[in-house]
Amino acid sequence: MIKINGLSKSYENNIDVLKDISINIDDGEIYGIIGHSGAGKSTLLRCINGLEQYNSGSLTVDGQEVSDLTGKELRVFRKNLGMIFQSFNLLERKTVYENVALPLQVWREKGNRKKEKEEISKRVHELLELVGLSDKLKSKPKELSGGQKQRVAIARALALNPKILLCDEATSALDPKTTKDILMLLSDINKKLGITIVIVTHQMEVIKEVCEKVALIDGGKIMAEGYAKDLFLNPSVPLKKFLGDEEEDEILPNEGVNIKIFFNGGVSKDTLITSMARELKIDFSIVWGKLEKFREDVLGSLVINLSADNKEKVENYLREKNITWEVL
Ligand SMILES: Nc1ncnc2c1ncn2[C@@H]1O[C@H](COP(=O)(O)OP(=O)(O)OP(=O)(O)O)[C@@H](O)[C@H]1O
Repeated sequence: MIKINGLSKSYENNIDVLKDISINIDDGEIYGIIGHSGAGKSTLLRCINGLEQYNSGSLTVDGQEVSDLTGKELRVFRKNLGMIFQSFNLLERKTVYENVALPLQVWREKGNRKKEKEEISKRVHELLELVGLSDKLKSKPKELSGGQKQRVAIARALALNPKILLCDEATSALDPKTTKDILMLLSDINKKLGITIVIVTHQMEVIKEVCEKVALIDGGKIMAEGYAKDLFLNPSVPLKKFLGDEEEDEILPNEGVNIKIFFNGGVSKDTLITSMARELKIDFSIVWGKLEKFREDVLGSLVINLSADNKEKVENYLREKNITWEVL
């Protein structure tokens, strides 16, 4: 488990890049950290893997305070953290096989060289099969597409069986289809190997696609945090700002009553709206709405405007159907 509590960090210029960050990332979770460029996401990721020191607060990984680790301890700790990047960071002069084998060679246990070679070969073949690149063993990175390069980087990051995989804008250089494929691969790896995955991104599609939990970071602070589904269903003001959504209250009619109905995927909006109108025999208009596909569900909310006399009827109806609503 990654536990971050009251963490702050500044670089030499003394400007706080991370301010009082507190989040917990559970084992086996896919956790997204989203924010605009310069928000502090990469810095936070580098604090997690011990590449950056923090000024105050605590950051523990499986109970170990990362800033206390030095020398060999820190190297062993990092072995348990795989990392992938936007720019793939492959060695251009080495083949796919050699790139994936590299961490295994660095960490090999000295002994019988022939056996060692066989073990490395077996592991590299396994890893390349996992990422779907068994046929590219001998290719050089320049002969691969962006998505294939990222697959190689993923195989290399998994070589030493890490418990955690850190992804820094890993899909930002890829087209939407390849992004989706890479995210599916990460999701698969998370399920098959039980690895905790932390994804830093500025792309909301990434969060929507695979993250169970998400933290929105802006100006070095956590502005929203929680289950991705809940945040999409009822986004807070900072998240709306990030998404570029308008504030619905600014465009709502002043007459009558405005009721916001939340759709959490359990009920179809069409069925609810039409059956409510039919069963209650009332008129209302839909004055605002935002519904989005979120994995298998459609999530979001609609605001209806109705006359004050019908408010109670509608509230009773929604209560009966177990629907969440809010009078604006
Ligand atoms: N080594 C450094 N020395 C001084 N300032 C730094 C250093 N690295 C990052 N910063 C500053 O810290 C802030 C956060 O940078 P960081 O790279 O963590 O943001 P980010 O959210 O990952 O953005 P991006 O997606 O553009 O990389 C920025 O203002 C950046 O200029």
